[in-house]
Amino acid sequence: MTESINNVHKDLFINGEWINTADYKDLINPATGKVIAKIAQADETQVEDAIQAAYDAFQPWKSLELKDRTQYLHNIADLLEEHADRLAEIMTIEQGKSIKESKLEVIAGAESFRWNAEEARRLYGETIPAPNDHKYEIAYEPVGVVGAITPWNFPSGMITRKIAPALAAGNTVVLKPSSDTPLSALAIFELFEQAELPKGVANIVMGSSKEIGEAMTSSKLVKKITFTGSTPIGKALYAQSADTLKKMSLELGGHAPFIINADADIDAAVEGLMAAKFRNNGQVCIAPNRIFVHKSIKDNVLKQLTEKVEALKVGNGLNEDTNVGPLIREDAIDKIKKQIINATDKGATLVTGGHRLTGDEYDNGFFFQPTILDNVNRTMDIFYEETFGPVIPIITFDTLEEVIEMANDSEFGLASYAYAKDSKTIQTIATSLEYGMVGINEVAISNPETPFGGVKHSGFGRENSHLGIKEYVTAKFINTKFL
Ligand SMILES: NC(=O)C1=CN([C@@H]2O[C@H](COP(=O)(O)OP(=O)(O)OC[C@H]3O[C@@H](n4cnc5c(N)ncnc54)[C@H](OP(=O)(O)O)[C@@H]3O)[C@@H](O)[C@H]2O)C=CC1
Ligand SMILES: O=C(O)CCCC(=O)O
Repeated sequence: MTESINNVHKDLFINGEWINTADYKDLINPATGKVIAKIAQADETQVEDAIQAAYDAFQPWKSLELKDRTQYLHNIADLLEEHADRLAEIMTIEQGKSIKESKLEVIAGAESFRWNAEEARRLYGETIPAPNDHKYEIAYEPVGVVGAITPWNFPSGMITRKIAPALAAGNTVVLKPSSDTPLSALAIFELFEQAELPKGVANIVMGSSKEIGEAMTSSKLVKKITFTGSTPIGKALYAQSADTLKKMSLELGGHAPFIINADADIDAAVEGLMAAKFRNNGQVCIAPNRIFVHKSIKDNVLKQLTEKVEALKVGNGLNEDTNVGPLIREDAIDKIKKQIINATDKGATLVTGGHRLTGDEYDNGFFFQPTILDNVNRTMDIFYEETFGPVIPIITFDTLEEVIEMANDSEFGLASYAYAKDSKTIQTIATSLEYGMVGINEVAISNPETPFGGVKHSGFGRENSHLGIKEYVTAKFINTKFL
């Protein structure tokens, strides 16, 4: 075990104190299958304590002068950058992604703290035309205690993009990180402590996700739930929150179409596809999952793609030359194998990959070959089910109408991508795709400045951007009559 893992706290952080628990749960390194730490599991009272601490901290935090509140966020950003190497190593060991990607994620988190600190100073209210003896105003106010539940695929990024706008807008937070990747979250909380964030402003609890989710959704003190994860759990949390009528943001599953039109710049399209598909080994909600290629260019695209996919180096993310790390768990391998078998049974062609990687080099980790499937169609599960792994399914098309109809044939509506040159074609694609985000000749669609989120069963609410911080405030109308 490395020093970075040994040294990070494994306990709950409630009201500014590290709190131990009666129960500790094993944490596995997906690159080796070995236990790397034992993580505290909160009991019911401890979860209630965390909510109460956030509630008690809310009024003082909200009332801080803005420049003082946002200074904490700037200080946290500085600390994230200063400790980026350590945080990246922790992330790679518990999650598996390459160390380069981990470092970029930590740096992006620092950027998120900075951007939201700045944006909080621009949460301007509004004045509405009113009769002479009245003033109509809108004031944006923080919602209160925020319950945040985050996934394992971006163990740091999903936390920073929720906590930064929540705190910037004057809210306090209780975080429940994924039980697969709590150490990255705990390492961030150590930096909160180092930044002397006032007690109770940010609290973290690990433990039974069902129990913590129920405690958060049923609590009268928690005013908002922000969740990133699978669609079924997002729906369950939505239903559970009905009784207390919480404000919610749900960033759920995706099944992004990636259209390569006949007039596309093929080199750029293949490069974009490789970057977006193999980021975090395909375990990304905005990963391209259905690749629609015009039949006139299919052979050319497939040739270039196969060469690049076969050149990917799969291995432990800590090795500098690794492009693709392990999958998160054994069941992730099972899900991908099932999709591949279902597709090939129904006529898809396995172009490359398709198997688990085993042997000494792979050290009992959850490694899988980068895979291309050709001749995929709508009879196959992979056409409709989120993949979350390194599989590229190729579907050919003939006309623009046909590909738009197929691309929209999904319950999901998060990210979509298209490569084309003709401006009318681009306009038609951009306006017809039923997705929250459309990348045209570009796959970088996630920035602090731009809105991130979906439609349909991919959820609602936006993260990042001026819209993201608005998810953490309520609009209060003030009608003043001058007597
Ligand atoms: N949109 C996205 O970015 C993501 C999509 N997914 C999709 O979901 C699939 C399954 O991944 P998985 O990790 O199981 O995703 P989950 O939705 O199960 O987990 C996401 C978060 O929700 C928590 N959670 C799980 N069950 C509950 C519950 N009943 N109440 C409250 N919180 C809960 C998890 O906690 P704990 O880990 O402790 O169980 C974790 O913190 C993936 O294969 C992928 O298709 C997954 C992750 C992210
Ligand atoms: O997979 C997700 O849950 C979010 C993707 C994050 C990003 O692209 O910034």
